Amino acid sequence: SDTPGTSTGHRQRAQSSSKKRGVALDVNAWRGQCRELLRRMLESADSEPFRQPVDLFAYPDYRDIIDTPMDLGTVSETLAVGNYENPVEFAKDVRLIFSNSKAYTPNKKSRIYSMTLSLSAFFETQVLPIISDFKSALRNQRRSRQHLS
Ligand SMILES: COc1ccc(NC(=O)N2CCN(C(=O)c3ccco3)CC2)cc1
Repeated sequence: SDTPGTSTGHRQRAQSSSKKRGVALDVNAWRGQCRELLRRMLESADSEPFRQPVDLFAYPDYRDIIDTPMDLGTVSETLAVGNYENPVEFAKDVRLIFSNSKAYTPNKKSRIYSMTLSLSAFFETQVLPIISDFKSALRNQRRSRQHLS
């Protein structure tokens, strides 16, 4: 077995820049990536009923069924003022839009509900790499800070 205390691997690794696997692991990159993802969702026709808070005059029973309304405009504003700490919090609010629509829809064939299905499928494919890149950037940052301590 190795002589204890002789490992130098961590020192060599710590010297390496934050570039691993050829991509820069920037713990702040997620914010711009999520803003771009929102922009692409907002330009899709499928997002039309979800760009603003639900019209309670058109749907007077909405709050009887939905406790926490959410919409893409509110998510966009929250992101812009810096009130999401990470992309997981951002994804949680976007997913709430879709789960609200699923809870409110009278049936699975409703036009508006079917729009959330395609929007949600697009969202999940796009947000997954944003979240995994953020998590590896965070691990990398903690690893390099740990060396400094
Ligand atoms: C400013 O003008 C607006 C703003 C928002 C809206 N949206 C709106 O009322 N919705 C209807 C209910 N809803 C559903 O998810 C749903 C599932 C099945 C049927 O509806 C959410 C979207 C409309 C006009």
